[in-house]
Amino acid sequence: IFEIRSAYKRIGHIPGFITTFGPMSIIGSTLPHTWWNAGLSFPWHDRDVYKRHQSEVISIIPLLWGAPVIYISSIEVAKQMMATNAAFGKPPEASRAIEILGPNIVSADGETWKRQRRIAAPAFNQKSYQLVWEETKRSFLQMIDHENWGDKDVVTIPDFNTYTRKIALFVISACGFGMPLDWSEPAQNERGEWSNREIITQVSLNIITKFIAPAWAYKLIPSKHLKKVDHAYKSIESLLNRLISSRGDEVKKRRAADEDLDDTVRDVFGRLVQAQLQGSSNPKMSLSDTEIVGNAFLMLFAGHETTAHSMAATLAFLALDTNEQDKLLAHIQEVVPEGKDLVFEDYDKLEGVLACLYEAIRLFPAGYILFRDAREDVVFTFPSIKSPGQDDAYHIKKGTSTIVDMVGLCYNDRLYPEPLKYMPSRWYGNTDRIFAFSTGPRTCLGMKFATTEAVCFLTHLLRDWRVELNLKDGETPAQWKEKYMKADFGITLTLSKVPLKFVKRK
Ligand code: HEM
Repeated sequence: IFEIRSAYKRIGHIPGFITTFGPMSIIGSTLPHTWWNAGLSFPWHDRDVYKRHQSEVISIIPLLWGAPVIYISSIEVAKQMMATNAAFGKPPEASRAIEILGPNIVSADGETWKRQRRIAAPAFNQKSYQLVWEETKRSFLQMIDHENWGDKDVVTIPDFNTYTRKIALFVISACGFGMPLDWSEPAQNERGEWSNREIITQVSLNIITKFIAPAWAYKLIPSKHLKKVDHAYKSIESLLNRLISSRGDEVKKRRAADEDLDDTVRDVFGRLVQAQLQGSSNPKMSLSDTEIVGNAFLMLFAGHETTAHSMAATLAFLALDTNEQDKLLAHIQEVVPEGKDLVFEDYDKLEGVLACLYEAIRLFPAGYILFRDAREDVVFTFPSIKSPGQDDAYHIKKGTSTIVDMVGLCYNDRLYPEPLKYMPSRWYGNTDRIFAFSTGPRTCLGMKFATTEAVCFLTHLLRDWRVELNLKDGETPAQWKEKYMKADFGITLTLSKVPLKFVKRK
């Protein structure tokens, strides 16, 4: 009781609840959400948690393990935290899961972050988005060709995530790393060696195991799964090192030929390698060996998992809501009438496709928690639930752990009326106001990369194919929705399986 009282005092008596393990602690986050353990997914399962405590900012006090933490679903507070010069920083322990292969732009803070962002940001520009568009189109056509969709009127897929993952991986591999992949390449060759695609797929599927399992477990526990994970991570390290050395040779050659590298090296990976080679000659623009591997891994992971699941979620919602799909088709046909080729310049006109994507990302926000620690005493001011029309103000002490809860925020009915409803129209004329990619100076660097890829893929697919639910015998759409539209909480928030059917349009 003493512990709880002092925790409440430290946290400024912010309303909230007590649980056994902190939602972010290893035990609390691994165990499922139950009445005695909040778990990572409590905002998903307990949608009324903020209303019940009459506050868009709540506290969680763990009884047995973990530190007290403040969860935030208020857009005003989230913006205050993410603003320039905000008094909040990233806690190093929170980013460990994505630092498996080394420190990177997402995990870094302060001057280290500024340096890394300065190096990587110029790689995200109109030219690279055009490349993303072209690569997405190439991958889409490869999918249609190699999976023989052209010969079929109906294509049934048990889990469309496997397809969107492949598309997203192809795009990041070609546009981020200058390493185009081939759809028909098998996962393993005749000698049993994994293809690059298989290595990256296994790495991203097993990131949680890699984070949780200690190094000794791989040597002492005779588990096939651990062996596979170990092999995947050793292979990715060696793949990245090989890539670094081959791109390094290329950059050196260009330097020797006196080429202006700032202008010619435009892909993310090329820029990272160039910064590594710069070494100490320009400390403001250089990266260490571990930073380059860490960032390369981060780009592969962030640039592929998030976008893949968002595209699959959009298709799932459109399969569930045939009216929305019909409206979207009419919009696509208006922008790109039959016979007209779809080109990058159409992106800005395809607002309706972007709105469908944004609404799916709102309902399944891939980046679902933003960790920040208060670096000084601050005051949070936000509209009160208890006294409508007035503000609540909480004093937050330096050192307090806070989390912007993207699920809480994206399902906040003050911002999004009827929050459970898939309603793309809320984004019409409003597409610059999405928060699911964060905001402020640390906003997602790959946002336009992701939206260009998704708009290109979804438009090409939906123009020619009608998406429907892949129902089992006797299964109703409501049962399908109940079974599959559930979130998995890992490093990112995803849908575990998306069984879909595609019917060729006449
Ligand atoms: C639907 C797709 C995506 C979503 C929803 C998403 C979401 C987010 C969010 C919420 C953050 C902020 C994390 C934080 O502050 O803790 C973030 C940061 C970041 N994202 Fe994305 N992302 C997506 C796609 C991508 C892609 C395709 C790339 C790269 C090709 C990328 C690269 C990054 C990077 C480098 C950061 C760190 C920015 C910084 O701290 O300066 N993301 N993303």
